[in-house]
Amino acid sequence: MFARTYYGTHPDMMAGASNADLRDRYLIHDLFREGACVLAYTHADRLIIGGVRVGAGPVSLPRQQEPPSAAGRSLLERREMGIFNVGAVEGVVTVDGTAFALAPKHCLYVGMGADEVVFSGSGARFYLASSPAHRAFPTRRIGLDDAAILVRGTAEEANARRIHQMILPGTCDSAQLAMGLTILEPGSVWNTMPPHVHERRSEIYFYFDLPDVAQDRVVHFMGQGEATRSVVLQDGEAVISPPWSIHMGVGTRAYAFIWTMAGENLDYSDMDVLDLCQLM
Ligand SMILES: O=C[C@H](O)[C@@H](O)CC(=O)C(=O)O
Repeated sequence: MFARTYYGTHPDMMAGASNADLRDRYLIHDLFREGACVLAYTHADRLIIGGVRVGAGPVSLPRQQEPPSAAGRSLLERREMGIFNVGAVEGVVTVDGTAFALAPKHCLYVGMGADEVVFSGSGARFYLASSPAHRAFPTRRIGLDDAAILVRGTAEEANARRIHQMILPGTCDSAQLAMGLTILEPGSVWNTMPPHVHERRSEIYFYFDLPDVAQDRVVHFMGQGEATRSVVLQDGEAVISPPWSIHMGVGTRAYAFIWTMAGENLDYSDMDVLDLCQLM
């Protein structure tokens, strides 16, 4: 059912970890296979991350397979999900018979208890993130225009960007899932500068919209502030940030990324910002 399971890690495990170890533990790749819904399971606040590339026909969200008591039931029986159109063409997500057309970069929140989720639209690409939920909130579409927007950074610092808060209190209610989309201005390349940690939530960054998918890269920084490490990502890849890890990146050119958080609270401002002089 899951292409990969990612286990939790201790900060001490960063010491001596090779780049291959870091990629194995934190990098989520190969999410987009034509006609398939690829899912990865992480023990980071039990987030499920997925990708869908629609081919000739519609693609369904898989149903639970384990344990036997849950087999055949909806994956969202006790979960909620955010779905973003991360492709270039409009796509459609149908939830229990209701079709939601999603333009590129628009999002759908799917509440706990939804039974059938079907993706359609030839060539459409969707990014999915799901966390456990304790309560059903209404399924709804959130356009980029519906988001609360934080304008951050400057061109001089090469980090001018717009943070679109899409699944967060005030824009869309959820049980614990928080998601948004940050778009860098042309010429700006640094995100989440200065970086922060939030002990009470895990976070996953998914990078996309790199201008040249063959050549452009994002160098993503992780680890504790005093012992930073880096992972190089391509377009369409995601990286897990444990609650003890910073998460910031620099691209070879401007790009966009989707941030997903889950954990103890939905307070976006619950973060400890590091001074750049603390980074080592
Ligand atoms: O916890 C918040 C997340 O890391 C992002 O919203 C930060 C971000 O998009 C940015 O500053 O560029």
